[in-house]
Amino acid sequence: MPSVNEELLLPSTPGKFKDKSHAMHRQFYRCFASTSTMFLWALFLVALTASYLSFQSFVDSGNRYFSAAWGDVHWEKQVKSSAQIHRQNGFSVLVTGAAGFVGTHVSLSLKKRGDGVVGLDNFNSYYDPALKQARKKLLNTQNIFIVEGDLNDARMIARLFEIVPFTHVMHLAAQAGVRYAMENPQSYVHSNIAGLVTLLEACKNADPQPAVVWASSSSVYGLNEKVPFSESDRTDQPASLYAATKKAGEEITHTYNHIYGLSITGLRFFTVYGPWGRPDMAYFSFTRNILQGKPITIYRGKNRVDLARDFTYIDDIVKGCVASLDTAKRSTGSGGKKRGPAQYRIFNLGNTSPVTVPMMVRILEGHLKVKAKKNVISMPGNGDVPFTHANTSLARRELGYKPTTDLQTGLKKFVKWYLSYYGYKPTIMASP
Ligand SMILES: O=C(O)[C@H]1O[C@H](OP(=O)(O)OP(=O)(O)OC[C@H]2O[C@@H](n3ccc(=O)[nH]c3=O)[C@H](O)[C@@H]2O)[C@H](O)[C@@H](O)[C@H]1O
Repeated sequence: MPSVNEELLLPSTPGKFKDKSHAMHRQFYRCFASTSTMFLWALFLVALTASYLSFQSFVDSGNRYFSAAWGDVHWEKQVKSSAQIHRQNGFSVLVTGAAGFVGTHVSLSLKKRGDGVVGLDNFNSYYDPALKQARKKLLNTQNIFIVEGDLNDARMIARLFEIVPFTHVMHLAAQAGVRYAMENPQSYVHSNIAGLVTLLEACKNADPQPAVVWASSSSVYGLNEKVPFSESDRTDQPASLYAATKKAGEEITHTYNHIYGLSITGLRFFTVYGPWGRPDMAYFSFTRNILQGKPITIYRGKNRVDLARDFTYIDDIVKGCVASLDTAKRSTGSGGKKRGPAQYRIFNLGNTSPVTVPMMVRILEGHLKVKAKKNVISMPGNGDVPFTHANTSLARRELGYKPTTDLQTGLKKFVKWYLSYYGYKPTIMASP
C-alpha cells in the first residue's frame, strides 16, 4: 500500500507542498530532463570514444613520428657512435637481424676487431623476445647500438644511410624456420622478399653503395639428391616456402647486382647451432624438453631412414661471414647508377660432415646426463628435406673457410651456455 505521502506525492521536505497536477507535470519534466541529460551524456561518451579511437589510429599510423624509436637527436647520436671505426681501413657495417642468433655473434666479432657496427632488428615474437633482449643487452655492453625497426621501413633505413656511409651491409634479418612457413606464409614474404627488396633499394640509392653479404640457406637445395651439395647444383626444387623465399632472395640480389652494380655475397648456411641459438631449432627445443622430462619428437624419413643435417657451429659461420666481408669487392654504382660490373658470389657454409638426428639426440643426452623420452614418427609433409651435406671447397678457396668444430664439441659448448643462461643447477640433472 502506498503511503499517504506517496499518494499525494508529498515532498519529503516539509513546507514544499505542491498540488497533484503540478507534481505530475514536475515528474514529467524531471523524467524528460533526466532523459535528455542521459542523452547528452551518451552523446558525450560517444564523442569521447570516437576522438580517442581516431587519435589512437593517428598515433598508430604515424607511430614513427611519435615514438622515440628512431629519428630523434639522441637516436642519431647513438647510431653515429656505434658506427665509429676503431682500426685502420676498418669497416662500418649495418648488421640486420643483430638481435638474432647469427647477427649477435657476427656483430660482436666485428666490433671486437675495431669495425663500426650498427644493428637493426624488429624484435618480433617468432620466438622468445626475452632472449633477443638479452642478446641486445650483451651487444650494448660492447657499445653496439641496435636500432629497433623493420626492414620494410624504407624511410628509417634511408635515414640510417644518410647518417652513416656504411661500407658493408651484413644482412641476416629474416623469417627463419622451415616448418613455420606452413603456419604463417605471409611472414616469409614480408621479411625475406619485401624486406629484402626495401633494404636493397636503400643500398642501391646509397652513395657510397655498400657491399652486401647476406644469409641464404642450405634449404635452397630442396629435393636435390646429389651429395655433397655444391653451389652449382640445381636449386629449383624447393621443398618449403622458406626455401623458396631464400632462393628468390638469390635471384633478387642478382638483379640488383646486374642493374645497379651492388656487390653481393650470398651465404648458404647449413643448420647453424650454438650458444645464444634459436629456441625453435631442434637441438635447442630438444635440450629444453629433455631437461624438463618432456618427450621429444624425432622425425624419420622414407623407409625408416634417419634424417641427417650438416650441423654447423656458430663460430665457423662467423668466420665465414667475416671472411666474406673481408673479401667482398666494392659495389660499382652510386646513387642508383651502375658504373661497371660488380662482384656476385654464392658460398656454402656448412660443416661437411652430416650427423643423423638420433645421433644428435644421443650427444645431447650425454652432455645433459639425462635420457630423452623419444617419440619417433614418420616425417610429416612439412617442408623438411631428408638430409643436407655441404661441399665447401669454393668457400675454402675464396674465403679460406675451414670449419673446425664437430657436433660433439659444439653441443657441449651449447649445453654449457644453456645451463648457465637458464640457471639450471647440476643437481637437478638425473643420471642417464
Ligand atoms: O640450413 C638451413 O638453411 C636451415 O637450418 C635450420 O633448419 P633445419 O635444418 O630444419 O633445422 P631444425 O629445425 O633444427 O631441424 C633439424 C632436424 O631435426 C628434425 N626435427 C626437427 C624438429 C622436431 O621436432 N623433430 C625433428 O626430428 C628436422 O626434421 C631436421 O631434420 C633452420 O631452422 C632454418 O632456419 C634454416 O636456416
